[in-house]
Amino acid sequence: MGSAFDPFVMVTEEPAVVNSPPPLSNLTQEELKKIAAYKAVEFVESGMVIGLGTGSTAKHAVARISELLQEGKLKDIIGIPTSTTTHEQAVSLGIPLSDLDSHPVVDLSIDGADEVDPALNLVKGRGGSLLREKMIEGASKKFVVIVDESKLVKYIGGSGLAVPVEVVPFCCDFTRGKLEELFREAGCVAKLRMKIGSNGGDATPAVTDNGNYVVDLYLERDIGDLEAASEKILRFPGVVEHGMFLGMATTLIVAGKFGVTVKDRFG
Ligand SMILES: O=C[C@H](O)[C@H](O)[C@H](O)COP(=O)(O)O
Repeated sequence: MGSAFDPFVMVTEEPAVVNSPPPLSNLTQEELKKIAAYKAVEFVESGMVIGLGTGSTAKHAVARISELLQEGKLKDIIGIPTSTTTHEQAVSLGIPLSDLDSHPVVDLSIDGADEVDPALNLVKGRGGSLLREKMIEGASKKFVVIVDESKLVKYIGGSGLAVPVEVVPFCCDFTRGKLEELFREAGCVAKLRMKIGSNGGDATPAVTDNGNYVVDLYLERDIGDLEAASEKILRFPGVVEHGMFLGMATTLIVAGKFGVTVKDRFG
């Protein structure tokens, strides 16, 4: 990390002098993720129940919440982790934890995303977590999404990377085929996500926190009506949940070379 890095830096407009380099242009993607995460934690208040997201961006928010608790700047926070990985991180940092059974209403969730479209629809789950995230973020009064600018897309699937779907292991190739067929017009290729075997062993299906598998949909073209696509995916009995988070994000924080922007879906 460069010495000039300040995670609190806030620049919301392009520089006045056109020939100057953008203010955050020297920062790495990791530093941009941290800036977005720190900005999101400014929404956290003492006494809140907080959904703790998963991934390389959300981990910075979890660490920052812990720091503020230790400094006494936040008090009485209860974290609801969205994955076993985040659970482990939060436990190691001493953040008090609970779950949706005990705290069915979450004040605020903070999480990263793999893609964000202009309407603040998301793709999530490329890191293997999506079901617990969707349950917890869906139960949240406010859901702040934190990304670096590389995650912005014109349409869902537009990065050319996976739109994940969590499926039950039983006859997963049948379900994979059905999903591929569903989006054939969009040039869909559906692949069962595999995990490289340790010590050179054979690859095996990647298993989620919930004991399920993941089918990744690769789309050549825009699938159009996302709500209709969501309904069709969920209609297959072998599908547990998909990684399109539609209409759920209330706030988007993007860190990019020109600074940090905060976009509110309702404002
Ligand atoms: O499965 C992973 C989660 O949905 C993550 O929130 C998402 O993949 C974004 O992760 P990252 O911040 O590491 O890009």
